[in-house]
Amino acid sequence: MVEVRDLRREYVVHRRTGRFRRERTVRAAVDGLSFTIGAGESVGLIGANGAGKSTTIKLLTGILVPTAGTVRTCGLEPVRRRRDLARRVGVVFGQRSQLWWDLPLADSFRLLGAIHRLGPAAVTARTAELVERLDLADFLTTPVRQLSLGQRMRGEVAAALLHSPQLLLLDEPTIGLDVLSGERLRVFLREQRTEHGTTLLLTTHDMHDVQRLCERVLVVDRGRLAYGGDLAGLVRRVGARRVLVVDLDGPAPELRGVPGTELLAVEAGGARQRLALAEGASAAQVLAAVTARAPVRDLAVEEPDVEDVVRRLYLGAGQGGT
Ligand SMILES: Nc1ncnc2c1ncn2[C@@H]1O[C@H](COP(=O)(O)OP(=O)(O)OP(=O)(O)O)[C@@H](O)[C@H]1O
Repeated sequence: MVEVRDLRREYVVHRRTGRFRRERTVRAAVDGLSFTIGAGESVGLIGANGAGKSTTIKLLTGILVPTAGTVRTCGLEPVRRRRDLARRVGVVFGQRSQLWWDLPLADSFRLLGAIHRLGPAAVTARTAELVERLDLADFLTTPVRQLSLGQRMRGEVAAALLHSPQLLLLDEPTIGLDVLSGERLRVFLREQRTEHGTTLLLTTHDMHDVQRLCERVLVVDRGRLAYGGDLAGLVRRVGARRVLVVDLDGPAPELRGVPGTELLAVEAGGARQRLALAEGASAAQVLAAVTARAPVRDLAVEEPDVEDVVRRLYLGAGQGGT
């Protein structure tokens, strides 16, 4: 579905170095990237800010021209076959809307149906399915600019899927969404994949996206592939730890030395403390040990954060792994 070989994309940056002087520098945002994604797979492209994820997605869709290397998306060369590719691929950019700002979603869907030459009956049937599954009925006739972020994102995803593409590319699909909206979108995307066999490739900084949606992750570091494999393997490699956030009844002594944990942070005078859980640590035993020391009001377990996982991966990479 996606084949990338030795892909490179440079940007030319001009910097003022004096009153009349400008320095021209060439920077590679994608620097020798190779990977393949099979039909029906669900893959997360992750990495720190500026690692080259969005540039990669743009190269896959033909928005950007590679400086070197090859890309095949759905068997096509994206830049030369952009129009054919548009029929097979759906794209969602979380930070940018692809909808007509002044039109309601219903009109956007009709226009997109015409662009994709779907035929009125097909547009009606597919719209009905997406409206039901993404719960769009309440705001289908509201202009897009009046929608909340969560409503708009559901609209964006519906628009990208209207023509039932084989491949859906999502750049930060859940950015800025509240917990519930993010989760609903993930459930929907999983269903799309199971029901229609849609291949998913998404960039994200959200560990929940990776955990719930991606069977494989590609970690990009400064335009290069730093890891390709499943999330469990990545977490094992970097030793990323879940974090137990404990809210106590009031300021309390530091919870140091609780077996199976490491104290990471003490906030609000000790009323909130963050403990990293060692791999294999029993949350129940840890909780019992914490409760024996101070009355617990509330607690939550946070999954490792993507940035943290990536940072630890680089630290590890410097010591001989990748
Ligand atoms: N149009 C551009 N001109 C010059 N440099 C650019 C341009 N677009 C991106 N870059 C640079 O290329 C590198 C990769 O950018 P890219 O947007 O692909 O990263 P990213 O992994 O998607 O980051 P983020 O997680 O912050 O979205 C960065 O150093 C960025 O500054």
